[in-house]
Amino acid sequence: MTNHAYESAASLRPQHNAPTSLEVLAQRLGASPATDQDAAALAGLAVAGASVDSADVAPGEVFVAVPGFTAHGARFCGQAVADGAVAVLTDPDGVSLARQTAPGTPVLTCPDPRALAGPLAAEIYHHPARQLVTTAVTGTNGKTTTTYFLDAILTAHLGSTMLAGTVELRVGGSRVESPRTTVEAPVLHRMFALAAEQGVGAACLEASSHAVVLHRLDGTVLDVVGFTNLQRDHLDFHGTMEGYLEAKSRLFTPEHARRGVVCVDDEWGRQLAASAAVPVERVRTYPGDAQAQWWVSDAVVSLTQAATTFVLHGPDGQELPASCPLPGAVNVQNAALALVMALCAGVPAQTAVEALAGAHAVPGRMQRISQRDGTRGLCIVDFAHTPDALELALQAVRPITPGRLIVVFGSDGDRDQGKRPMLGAVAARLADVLVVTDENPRSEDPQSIRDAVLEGVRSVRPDLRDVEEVTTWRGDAVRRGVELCGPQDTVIVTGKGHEPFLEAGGEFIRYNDAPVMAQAVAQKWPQA
Ligand SMILES: CC(=O)N[C@H]1[C@@H](OP(=O)(O)OP(=O)(O)OC[C@H]2O[C@@H](n3ccc(=O)[nH]c3=O)[C@H](O)[C@@H]2O)O[C@H](CO)[C@@H](O)[C@@H]1O[C@H](C)C(=O)N[C@@H](C)C(=O)N[C@H](CCC(=O)O)C(=O)O
Ligand SMILES: Nc1ncnc2c1ncn2[C@@H]1O[C@H](COP(=O)(O)OP(=O)(O)OP(=O)(O)O)[C@@H](O)[C@H]1O
Repeated sequence: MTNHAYESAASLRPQHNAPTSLEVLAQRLGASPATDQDAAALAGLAVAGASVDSADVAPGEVFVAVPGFTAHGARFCGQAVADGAVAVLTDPDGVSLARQTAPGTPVLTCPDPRALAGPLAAEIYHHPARQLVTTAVTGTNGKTTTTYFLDAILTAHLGSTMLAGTVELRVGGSRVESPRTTVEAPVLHRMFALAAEQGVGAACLEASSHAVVLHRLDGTVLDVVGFTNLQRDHLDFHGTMEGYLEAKSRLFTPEHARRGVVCVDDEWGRQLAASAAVPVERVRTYPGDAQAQWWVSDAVVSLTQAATTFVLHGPDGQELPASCPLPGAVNVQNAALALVMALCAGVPAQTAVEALAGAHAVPGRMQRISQRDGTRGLCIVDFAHTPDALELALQAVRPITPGRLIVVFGSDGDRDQGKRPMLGAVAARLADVLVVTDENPRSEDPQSIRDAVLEGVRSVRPDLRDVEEVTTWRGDAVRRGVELCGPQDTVIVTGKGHEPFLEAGGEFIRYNDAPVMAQAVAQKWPQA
């Protein structure tokens, strides 16, 4: 993993992993020694692990050097070998680089080492995923929330779980912050191995579309995969919405999954369900006439409590009254998907419903920092960072907001520029008071990002009434939002959710909205 600001997942390795002959594995997977000399050096060589990142290598492992978007991994063989790598697998272009940076290390080649990293790791760790009930959730929004709901259910059923997603990498009781939504295949397989070693029963993964395209999920067939929805995002990577859907669809093939559960609330879900190459259950959570075996009725968001209640109807006339701890129609979608995925994974309905009702809050997803209690307003941290997600998040909290709805938000740098004015327009349309700030400017000028957001705001609210811009620091904007919040108001800070860093000017600065908001709340209402 190249994002060194995050903790290393190095601790999430199995304690004992019987080494495997690399020569035998290479033959089985279609990789060859680069030269006769490499063939001789490989004879009898056993490996105990795999990594695609030189910063993440442990002694006795094979370093898979992939051609990257910015660098060739073979440039880093020297560091990998210094940290204990005993062999290198790379593409033909990487061979000479590997020779330069790690002379004397045996080198294997294959046309596409990224595609081989998953199957190779699965073999090296002895297919540990087969000992677990494995699940993965994909979709633009709701992956993290659904994964946490599913994790709560599978924990209730099987005792302990492994979870790998945007917020954290966790195996049983060990956890580290996650550098991205879906980590590289060798990291996943070694987590599976640790989970199997510890007798953990199930794995809940988030599957990003990048991960599918970049082979991070290769090397195992998951028991149940789920799809939430498809909304505008990541077009810089996928080009078009069709390309984006196609990437997600690849998860619903026998190479990756045994069966799927697809929310058919949007047209993309209906297309996916119709074209899936594995058996799928369809779930409809919004009113409509989409054909589905599972559907939701009686969804109610409580005005005072966090819980949302609904009834899930099944194909055999089942009626499951259920509740989940987060507000909004989007969370009915997430909860219903988690329930059906759990049932497909063999969890008894009653266990699933009870565990869902008691699921813990999901970090940075509609996370309530203060409840409305007569003195304090409702203060929430949320991760909505696409126009659709922002719209749904604001709609979710409107019914539980008797006063003004205040939104503190911005937009990302170095990512899909088109969404900036769209986010501004959504906020101006659906919130009463807007505080525009920075999200992760990355290498861009923060002012130009805020200007693009404000352009969208102006398209709906030309006089910029009740619109403030905070140019100093995101924390100041969060504090300003809380300052504006009366007992009947709601302030929702969107865009960064659980994220432990703010990326600006090439730096990862430790920052998280929740503690800043909690401190502002404590200062504003010290007696509450
Ligand atoms: C487009 C994309 O996903 N790129 C990922 C890809 O980058 P890359 O192939 O260009 O890697 P590179 O930097 O050129 O380096 C080439 C190789 O050398 C290795 N290397 C590099 C430097 C070093 O010191 N040592 C070393 O070994 C790298 O690990 C890599 O294997 O492989 C890298 C190594 O695994 C990733 O860090 C990088 O993710 C970047 C950071 C990223 O931002 N990815 C995002 C877009 C992403 O994956 N997002 C999805 C979706 C999130 C969502 O749904 O919102 C996710 O799953 O998180
Ligand atoms: N089913 C849903 N449909 C639309 N929006 C949702 C849904 N579930 C959650 N959201 C909104 O999207 C935000 C992100 O939710 P969540 O983290 O669960 O999704 P995600 O798919 O993991 O996102 P990411 O891949 O960007 O991490 C939430 O904070 C909420 O505002």
